[in-house]
Amino acid sequence: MGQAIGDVLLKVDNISLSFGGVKALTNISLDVRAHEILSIIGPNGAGKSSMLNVINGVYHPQQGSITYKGKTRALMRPHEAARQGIARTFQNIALFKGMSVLDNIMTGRNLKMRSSFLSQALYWGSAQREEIAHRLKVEEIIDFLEIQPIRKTPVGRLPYGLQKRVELGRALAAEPEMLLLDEPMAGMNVEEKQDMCRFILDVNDEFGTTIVLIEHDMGVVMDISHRVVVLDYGKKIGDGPPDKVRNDPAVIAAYLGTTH
Ligand SMILES: Nc1ncnc2c1ncn2[C@@H]1O[C@H](COP(=O)(O)OP(=O)(O)OP(=O)(O)O)[C@@H](O)[C@H]1O
Repeated sequence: MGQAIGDVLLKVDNISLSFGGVKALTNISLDVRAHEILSIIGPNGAGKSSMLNVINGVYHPQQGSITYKGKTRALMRPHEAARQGIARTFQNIALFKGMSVLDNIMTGRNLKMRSSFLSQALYWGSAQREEIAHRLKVEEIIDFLEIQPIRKTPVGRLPYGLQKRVELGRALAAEPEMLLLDEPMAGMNVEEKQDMCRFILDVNDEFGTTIVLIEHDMGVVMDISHRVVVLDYGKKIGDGPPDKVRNDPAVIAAYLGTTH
């Protein structure tokens, strides 16, 4: 696999999160290293999505802290996470269905666009140059994801697997340092899963992007991850390379007790 694993990029320290009486996460600590592909697995309701939501500032834990690139914080808002280079896709596709593939991916450039309406009016030339640069970046992503033939198609008309690929494209448009993927393969057929795996590996390899993903397909997880963290009932019960986690009795027991 591509770029060498680097230093710790994200440090999660003793995070606890509850909703009323429900403890979604209890004392979770984990590290994510630069250029790593880390999978978070666990039975339904284990706290996987909550963990991603804490990392990108959607949920605010009652306890613990997050250190990203050396900066520790107890509280962060999603737009701050995005500004710091964390992009995310969702379990349910969150695209503008009536808009074209190209325009949807362009929305991922929002944070990178500096010129306001006023500066566009005053400095038309520079705003236009900026727009061209953004379009070039988006075209690069479209080439990378091999979706040139559908660039003008409204997203709502595409099969599910391609919509997921467009969603990945929009996240990539932000040129993130860290990418959070919430079940990127859910609902896909075998061929679509293979394609998505290849793109995830290529993103990691070619752009060096650090990837944290939640996935239920164990074959996929064991294939593409450098490391796997296992949650069960909001607690961390495993953390290590795929081979180690696969043979861990506590992990096996957690999975045998569920439908996964
Ligand atoms: N916004 C919320 N309000 C109340 N409870 C919540 C909320 N989000 C998550 N929970 C609860 O926290 C626990 C962990 O949920 P979470 O969605 O993080 O699990 P998960 O591992 O992602 O599950 P799945 O695999 O089913 O997506 C569950 O008991 C869930 O009901």
